[in-house]
Formats: sequence, structure tokens, C-alpha cells
Amino acid sequence: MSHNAFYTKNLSVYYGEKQAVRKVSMEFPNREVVALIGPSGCGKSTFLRSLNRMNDLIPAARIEGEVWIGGDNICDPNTDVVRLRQRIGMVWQRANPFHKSIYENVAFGARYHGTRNRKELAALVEQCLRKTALWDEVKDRLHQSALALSGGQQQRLCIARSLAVRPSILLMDEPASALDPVSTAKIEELIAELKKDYSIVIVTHNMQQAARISDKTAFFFLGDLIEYDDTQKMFTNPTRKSTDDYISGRFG
Ligand SMILES: Nc1ncnc2c1ncn2[C@@H]1O[C@H](COP(=O)(O)OP(=O)(O)OP(=O)(O)O)[C@@H](O)[C@H]1O
Repeated sequence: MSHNAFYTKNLSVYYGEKQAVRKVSMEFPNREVVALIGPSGCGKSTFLRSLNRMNDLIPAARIEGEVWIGGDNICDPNTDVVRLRQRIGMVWQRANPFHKSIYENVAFGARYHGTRNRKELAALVEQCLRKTALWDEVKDRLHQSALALSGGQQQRLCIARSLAVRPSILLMDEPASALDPVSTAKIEELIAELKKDYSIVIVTHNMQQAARISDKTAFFFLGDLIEYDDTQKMFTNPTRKSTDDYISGRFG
């Protein structure tokens, strides 16, 4: 395993007595999109959240095993969680912009992580808004409230906000499931663009979306990782019968 590798080893997550994720070991290749699929309740979101210690916020949650990122096991209790979340951005199902201006939404995290110079900050805000294809839509109203944007624009703003702290990994939990088809297509285009610079792990319920946007796909069922392979192979010739059944819509 290279020093920079991003992978889990025997990762288990419990809520109280209940085990939601069972000894999952998987590696996330650099600058590729990995889709996590599986029926509701199979542990996809729990697994995703454990990749940047978001489960810490749930009192009943407990993790066993390892998550290695750039040579650090982030499950180590000494991990600096603030720094970790700077390295790994997270985008949620529902866009959750701050009740602030468009500009401030993007500038906030960057300032928090040390970019204070006004010019530098303005350049970074522009760069992040350009990366998420929002710049042309918002450049004349940067100081208006982010809440006045459409749902799709708000979601792209949240992605711009997570880019502003310069992460290397982006975690996305059904980032397009609350959006209309046009906004969904924009998010998918954006993901294709972002993977040039970031490793992306995305939970999706939408099989066509997983097939369109991901390089690798992982199928979860009842907390187990059943199969993980190239998306092309997973969707045309999966090894496990339950993967085939799920992908062809026979359950879930
Ligand atoms: N905060 C929590 N407290 C207790 N149990 C939880 C909590 N969050 C999730 N669970 C349980 O853990 C299991 C996995 O849930 P998780 O949300 O990770 O699945 P999922 O595959 O992402 O589902 P969905 O696709 O519906 O979002 C489920 O049985 C769920 O009920």
C-alpha cells in the first residue's frame, strides 16, 4: 500500500449493540469516483460518514478498525479532527448553505483555515465558484444571501464551500437526490470535472447515476461489502448473484 493510499481495513461501525457496518476493507484509488450502492439501511451512509469521523457526532456510534489516509489512521484517538475535515470535504443530500452571503459561504472555511489576505480570499472564492460552474450565475450578486439561490445552485455552492479549504478527498451522500433532472445533470458533470483533482466517494440510490459517473462501484448489503469492482464490470458481469439481483432491480 503506497504511503498516500486511502483505504479502510476491517472497518466496523456499531450503533449501541447493533452492527451497521461489518469489517469492510476497501481501497479508494486516487482521483477516481467510487460509488457506494445498496438497499436502504445497508450501511452506505454510516460507512461514508466514518471516512471523516462524522459518526463521532452520533453518541451511540462506535467504530472499530482502521481508515488510512495519507499515512495516518484517522481512527486514532489523537487525530486532529478539524484538520482531518479540511483534508476530506463532505457534501450532504440536502444543500445546507450558511445563512450568509454567497461570498461568505465560500470564504468562511478558507478564512478559518488561515487564508486571511483579502485579495487572496477573493481569488480563491472566484476559483471555487468557477470550479463548480457557478461563477457566471452569481458573480453579480456575490453579497446576496445564499438562500436565494435555487436548490441546485445551493448544492453547487456547498461543493464550492468544501473546495475552499483545499481537501484532497470529497465525500458525497446522495448529493443530487433532492434535485431536478437539469440540476442533477449539472452535479454529475461537475463530479466528472472534479475527479481530475479529487478522489470522490459518493453514495447514490440511482443505479444509472452510479453507472454514469463512477469508475468503481461497491455494493453493500446488510452492513457487508458484498462486491467491489470496476463499475463497467459490476454493471455488466458482476461476480455475486446478489449484486446482479440488486442492479437489475430484483430487490431494494
Ligand atoms: N444515528 C443512528 N442511530 C442508530 N441507528 C442508526 C443510526 N443511523 C443509522 N442507523 C442504522 O444503521 C443501519 C445503516 O444505516 P445507514 O443510514 O448507514 O444505511 P444506508 O444504506 O445509508 O441507508 P439509506 O440508503 O436509507 O440512507 C440501519 O439499520 C439504520 O437504521
